[in-house]
Amino acid sequence: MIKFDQVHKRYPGNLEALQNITFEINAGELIFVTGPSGAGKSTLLKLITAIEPPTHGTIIFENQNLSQIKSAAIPYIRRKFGLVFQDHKLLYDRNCYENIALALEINEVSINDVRGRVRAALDKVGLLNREKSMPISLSGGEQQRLAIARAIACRPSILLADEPTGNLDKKYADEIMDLFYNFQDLGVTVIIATHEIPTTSKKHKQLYLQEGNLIKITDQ
Ligand SMILES: Nc1ncnc2c1ncn2[C@@H]1O[C@H](COP(=O)(O)OP(=O)(O)OP(=O)(O)O)[C@@H](O)[C@H]1O
Repeated sequence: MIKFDQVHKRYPGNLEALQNITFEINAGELIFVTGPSGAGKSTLLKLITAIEPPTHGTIIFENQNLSQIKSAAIPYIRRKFGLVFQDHKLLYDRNCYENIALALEINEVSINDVRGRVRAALDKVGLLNREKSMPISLSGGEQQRLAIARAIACRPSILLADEPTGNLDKKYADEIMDLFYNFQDLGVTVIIATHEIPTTSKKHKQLYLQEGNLIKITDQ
């Protein structure tokens, strides 16, 4: 589904954030991208989602070569990805319902389908009773659940999260991880960048990065 072949990423200023990265991810897998600060975890997610282009190497996503893709095609590729960030990136002047509805409208979901899809997504993350609430009135864990609902409402084939539990205490962090596991059980490919892998009995693959190098890939 995703294949990196000898991928390098150099940012302006000559910093090589990723060097010679080669790996494959299959549909439906649970992947943890780990490594210390500055290892290149976020950069890897940005390359997968075509937010950043690689400097060298080949990235294949669903048989398309992202390294050569025309910029007009990028929005269509991005729709396949659901993105969740540590700081949620919610719209704080819109309520929970509107946060998700707007994402669906941007993704050109038919207006007739928006209401049902927003409510289904809120239901899946346990926030159906908060649809009129403003995000600021939610706890940190609830805000992250809203961010996940927004990502999943767009029905991505891949859900990517960058340090999704970084600001949360353990109880909320465990709830968030359980949500990701639930979506993986439904067939969504889940890729999570994190300093620390949560304890889990779920089968997963780990990509361990250090100073821009892929040091090891383990299956557990
Ligand atoms: N837009 C950018 N321009 C220049 N350098 C960047 C940019 N983004 C990241 N870097 C650099 O690339 C390297 C890898 O950064 P990246 O954010 O991918 O690491 P990370 O493993 O996600 O780190 P953290 O765990 O601290 O978030 C770092 O040295 C960082 O300073």
